[in-house]
Amino acid sequence: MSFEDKSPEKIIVQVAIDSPLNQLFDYAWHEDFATAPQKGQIVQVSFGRQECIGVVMQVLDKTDYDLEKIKKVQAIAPLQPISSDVMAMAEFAAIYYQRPIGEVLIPSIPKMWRQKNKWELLGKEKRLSKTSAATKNTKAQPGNEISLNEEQLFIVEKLWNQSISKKFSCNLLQGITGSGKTLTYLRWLKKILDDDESQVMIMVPEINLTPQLESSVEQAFPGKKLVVMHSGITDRTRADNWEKAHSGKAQIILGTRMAVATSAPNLKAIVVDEEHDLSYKQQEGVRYSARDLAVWRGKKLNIPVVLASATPSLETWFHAQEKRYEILSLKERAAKNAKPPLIQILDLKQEQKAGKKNEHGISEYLLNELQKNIEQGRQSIIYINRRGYSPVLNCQACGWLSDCVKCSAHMVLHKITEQKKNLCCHHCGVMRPVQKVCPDCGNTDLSPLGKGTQKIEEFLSERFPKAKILRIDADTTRTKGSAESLFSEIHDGDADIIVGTQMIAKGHDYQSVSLVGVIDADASLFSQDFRASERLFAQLMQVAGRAGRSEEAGESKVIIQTNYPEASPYKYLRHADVDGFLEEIKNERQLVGLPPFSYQALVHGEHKTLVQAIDMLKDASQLAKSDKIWPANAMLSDVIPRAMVRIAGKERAQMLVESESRQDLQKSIEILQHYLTEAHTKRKGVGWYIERDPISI
Ligand SMILES: Nc1ncnc2c1ncn2[C@@H]1O[C@H](COP(=O)(O)OP(=O)(O)OP(=O)(O)O)[C@@H](O)[C@H]1O
Ligand SMILES: [Zn+2]
Repeated sequence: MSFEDKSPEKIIVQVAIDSPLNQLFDYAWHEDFATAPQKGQIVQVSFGRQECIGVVMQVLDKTDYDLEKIKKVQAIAPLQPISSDVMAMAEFAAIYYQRPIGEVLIPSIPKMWRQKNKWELLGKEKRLSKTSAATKNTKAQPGNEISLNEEQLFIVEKLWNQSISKKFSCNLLQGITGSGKTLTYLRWLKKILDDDESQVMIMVPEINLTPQLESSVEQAFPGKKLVVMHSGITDRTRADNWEKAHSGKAQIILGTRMAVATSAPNLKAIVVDEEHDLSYKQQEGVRYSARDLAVWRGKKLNIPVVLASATPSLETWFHAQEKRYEILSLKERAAKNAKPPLIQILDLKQEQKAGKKNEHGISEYLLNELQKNIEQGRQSIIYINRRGYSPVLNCQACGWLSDCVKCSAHMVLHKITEQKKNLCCHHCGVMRPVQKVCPDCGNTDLSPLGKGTQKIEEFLSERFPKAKILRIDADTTRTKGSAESLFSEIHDGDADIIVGTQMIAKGHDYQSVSLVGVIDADASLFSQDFRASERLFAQLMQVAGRAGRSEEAGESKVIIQTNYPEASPYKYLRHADVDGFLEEIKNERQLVGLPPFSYQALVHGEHKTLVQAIDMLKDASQLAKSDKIWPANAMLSDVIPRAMVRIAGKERAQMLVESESRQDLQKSIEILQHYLTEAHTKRKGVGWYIERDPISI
């Protein structure tokens, strides 16, 4: 059908709109438009009493609705249609994650492109302010030409051959910490970008925490245009950056999970760095895994995809073992004379028996090692994955605990100034000043139980008064630029001891850290979640990997304190044996049929009262299971309260759907979706959603 020989009023477009209704909406193409409609075009339409933007999904020449009454498309955005691979990916994700296509597609378009009154403004070139970090013309730093080692060269060659063959392949780039994975993939991408038309995408977990990476990416591609896509940039910058990727003007797209849906017409490679990182999973709205979608997109485009990690997720590692992914390994530290640390598992029970002291949970041995390291002018890390001063406040007289009224959690004690302390709930964000007396018994002797980063920082400052101590956690990095400046202090050598949460572990290339102490990791050994030990192992391997990364760091040591030295994550950590650990948990999961040997989805329900939430899921569950087409292969668990029942005043229930067959799981969640919608009409106040491939149960 060509635009010229058809009366324009008869052209109907089906448009996706960001609405909970799971359908497309018909509109007539306006006779005044100079061009014919195309799939992927962003348009303005009126919807109910509002005007909003939508994306053209289909062009038809008829509609089931009354042609006279059908509304016309009001305007077309001054943009090319969204690239066809992104359109296909959105359609796939809508089915896979069971969400309306509009809810998947529209939020992936930057906010300002979703506002018609901004289109004209966006078309104009913006005067660049120094800090706007929009498109950058990257420039090389003199003297930063490092020669790759043999392992790295071999991998670049292999990846380049994949690029030439123009076929899809998924690679697991599994290199020990500090083995130079980044430089390896950057060199491969550089070869691809010799062709000026080509575009590449690099995804990282949290860009604000890795300003270092942004600059090394910039320096790696002199003269190329780089755009960043993450939540820390302004709406305007995001809209401009997206447009530059979408129009092909930018060659490098560097971003967090949201980058995966960036339209890019000439995409030739995708890298997902630290692929095991949980932040690739979106935890609200469409609960997608950006890593999984990246692989899907690579397959659709017939291009190579690289998933890089020192501690791959079991899923990815298993695909590689089964030869569905190619394994590319780096076994040596890359920097000259850099040696991996000696890892010691320190048995606290033995220490106690031997009469060794322990202050605020830090063993005498670790304190002595800290002392020595400071004397040698080297940096140390103390890792404790809990922020705040103390996880809970307690009344010694009656046992009262500082619980949040809206959540099933304790309120955490935070030190605001020397005199002032607050209680804060890390789940709902409620904050209040600490009370002077126990609300239950009036006792004035309230004391903090346990320790967080603030308390450890306080103790270490007293213990090592001359040492410069930095704390890095969500509290000290909240304001813009603060993470960046804290990390530069470390890199400039302005810190002796760094106290921090998992934030300090992520991919940082510290040059002179030679001691890492882990002081309170045991708690997650007892989690109900079957992925807890995998997560703990990865976290500790990653934080251990920050030591001994250069010649400057010298001989380095990691000390992990525990009461359970025989627990399996510690057993394998001792020898930094990633494959051994993954092999063991693979066998465990195979035995009981957990992922990756089965596929899962969680159905969540939430309401002011738990009973309502449970009943609604039960209703849907019964109807679904008794449906003739329910797959025999799909198991639906009982409805149970979530491990953390209350958050922000809502009580939460869940049921798990599981199947060995991906198709059967898909079928069962489609059936559930149907009956949940039905059950919801009876219990309107209950919120519910289906989460595919949940990362915590
Ligand atoms: N061929 C090389 N020669 C010398 N130094 C190198 C080489 N390749 C990489 N390096 C350096 O080694 C250090 C570690 O590299 P990089 O940060 O890429 O490691 P990584 O594998 O990503 O580690 P991690 O998984 O711990 O984040 C960097 O300082 C990098 O500049
Ligand atoms: Zn709360």
